[in-house]
Amino acid sequence: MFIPTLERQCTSEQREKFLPLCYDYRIIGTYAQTELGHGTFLRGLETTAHYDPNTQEFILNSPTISSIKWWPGALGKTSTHAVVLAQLYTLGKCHGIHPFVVQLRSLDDHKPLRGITVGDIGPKMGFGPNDNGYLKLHKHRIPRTNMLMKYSQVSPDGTYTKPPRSTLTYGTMTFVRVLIVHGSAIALAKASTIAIRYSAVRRQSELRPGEPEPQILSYPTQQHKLFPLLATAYAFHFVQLAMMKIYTDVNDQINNSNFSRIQELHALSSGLKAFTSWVTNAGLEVCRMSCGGHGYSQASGFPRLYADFTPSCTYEGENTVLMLQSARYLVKCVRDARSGKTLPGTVSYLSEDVSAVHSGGSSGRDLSNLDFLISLYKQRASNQVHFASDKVDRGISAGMDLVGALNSASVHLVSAAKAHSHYFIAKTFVESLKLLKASSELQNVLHQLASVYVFEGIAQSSGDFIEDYILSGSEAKTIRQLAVDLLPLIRVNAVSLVDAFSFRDEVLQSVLGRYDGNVYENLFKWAQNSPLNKTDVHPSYHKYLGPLLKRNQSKL
Ligand SMILES: CCCCC/C=C\C/C=C\C/C=C\C=C\C(=O)SCCNC(=O)CCNC(=O)[C@H](O)C(C)(C)COP(=O)(O)OP(=O)(O)OC[C@H]1O[C@@H](n2cnc3c(N)ncnc32)[C@H](O)[C@@H]1OP(=O)(O)O
Ligand SMILES: Cc1cc2nc3c(=O)[nH]c(=O)nc-3n(C[C@H](O)[C@H](O)[C@H](O)COP(=O)(O)OP(=O)(O)OC[C@H]3O[C@@H](n4cnc5c(N)ncnc54)[C@H](O)[C@@H]3O)c2cc1C
Repeated sequence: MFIPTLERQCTSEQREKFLPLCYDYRIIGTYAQTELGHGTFLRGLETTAHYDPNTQEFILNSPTISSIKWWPGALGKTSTHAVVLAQLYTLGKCHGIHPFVVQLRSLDDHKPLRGITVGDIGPKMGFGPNDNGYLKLHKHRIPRTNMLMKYSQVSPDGTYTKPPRSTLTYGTMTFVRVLIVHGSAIALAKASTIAIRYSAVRRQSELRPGEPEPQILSYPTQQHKLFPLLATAYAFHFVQLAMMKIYTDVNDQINNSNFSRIQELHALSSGLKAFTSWVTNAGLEVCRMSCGGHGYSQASGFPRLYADFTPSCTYEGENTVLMLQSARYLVKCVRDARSGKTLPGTVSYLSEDVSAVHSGGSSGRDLSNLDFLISLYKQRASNQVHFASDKVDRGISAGMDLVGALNSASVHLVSAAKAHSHYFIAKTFVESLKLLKASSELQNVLHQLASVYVFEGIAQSSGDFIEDYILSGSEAKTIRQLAVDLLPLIRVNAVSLVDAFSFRDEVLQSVLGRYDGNVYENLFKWAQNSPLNKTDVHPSYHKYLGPLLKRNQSKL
């Protein structure tokens, strides 16, 4: 995050000064924004940067215990520098959060500089190798030119020039949220690879007396656990490609001072980061549990995969907060649509009349047709966004201000943002396959994955579709069965579909997910290498167990 911030927020002179040092690893930096007391509420950050025109320096300070920077990755022991986000004060006025490059440690002996107290925040649930750290600033002075001034400036006499958009400071977070969508795709692909390969190796239970124990991958329940998640990994692969394309396009526009799509990008990246990381987080646990006891062993790779992935739901914007950000924009789009404005591509459906006639009993509609089903996802999203938006309007009519009305409707707003994200993902998956140049055999297999993703997505949220009369109960039941009917077809190619991710064993880090399937021998080898097995009799015997046993034996 340190380098992308410099690349996006530096003037050309600052780029020339700082970036070569980063690229050559002559300095190592972190992104120090979160504080003990604030991570989500950026405008509440307390670190200050007061400009001193006499020396043309900024004085950075952590005025309170809650202002200590807390969590930034590699801050504790590794980083020599940080981008520090602080409240900028000049000529007696506060101008809000701005980024500053601060050197933390000497480049000679790596010791913290004067005015810098820095260290590791202590053991965490995961990310063990990462020294997430704390930083307390004691009136630490930095040159004026260390404020990143691409968008806003402080002149030598202290005059402040404001940015074209205050939220341009938030640009790195948007970029990393887009990366996290990719991270979700990768994590779910890894978990699917481990679980499906192991499920092809593991045989368990005797269905009928005398028959060989079946592969657990042959059980419909095991397939129902794993194949929708496999399909989701493929869906997230295509959606992260689409998200990155939109990010790149909008970022190019921003670089040409066209800020027209910055809100749409913020809303989409926020919703997709939250949606994909939540789904992946839950999916990792399903994959682990589908591997039985061995899934709980460190040898499976799941404990580390989960512990390192799960903070994706928190960092870079806590998921609920980001869903609310996305929903806030959707509500605004409903208003714009009602006033006749044209809406941007990813939200244009909110101005369409997607109201459908209740299908009643037997609808005669082709419930296996993906294009038709995507139109139902669209209808669900539109209904939920309009419902939440109407809640906000009713709150305002009842005398609330906008903030109060948004807060009062926030549960529905989160549901609306989730439905919007889900529609975008399902639509992108189906459309991406249409554009894919692939053999008919491959198209057929990928169509099976897209179908099970779309069917299961409706089955797992059938309440949304039935409550709004988008589907009848019997239609929802039919779609649920369509998903189950696909499972044995996907079974045929399941192992090939995870092999296609091409994770090397060294990357997968899983005995259960080994490419050669040689699990049991390697589990035993792995166990023998466990530190506890260095000696047959563990040293603790002589200190504790031995005396205890001998003392009690003497009583026999
Ligand atoms: C290839 C595989 C890679 C896998 C791994 C990938 C990544 C892993 C790497 C890193 C992870 C490790 C480190 C993690 C780092 C961090 O966590 S860094 C810190 C992250 N912190 C946050 O994200 C803070 C979240 N909070 C916020 O963003 C803001 O406080 C919040 C948006 C919630 C509220 O802003 P605020 O100004 O207080 O209130 P408003 O809601 O009124 O917003 C004002 C307007 O600003 C618009 N806006 C907000 N954010 C943005 C944005 N980013 N871009 C554009 N616009 C934004 C918002 O929509 C409002 O606009 P309107 O007034 O409605 O027009
Ligand atoms: C592994 C890891 C690495 C990190 N790396 C970095 C880093 O490199 N740099 C950095 O600056 N930070 C980093 N962070 C910090 C991270 O960005 C914050 O933890 C994150 O932004 C969440 O903020 P918070 O901790 O204040 O949570 P809070 O916002 O306090 O969340 C707590 C609860 O409050 C709820 N909540 C908060 N606001 C609202 C609201 N407006 N409406 C409804 N509910 C709300 C949330 O939904 C959540 O349930 C890292 C964190 C972790 C776990």
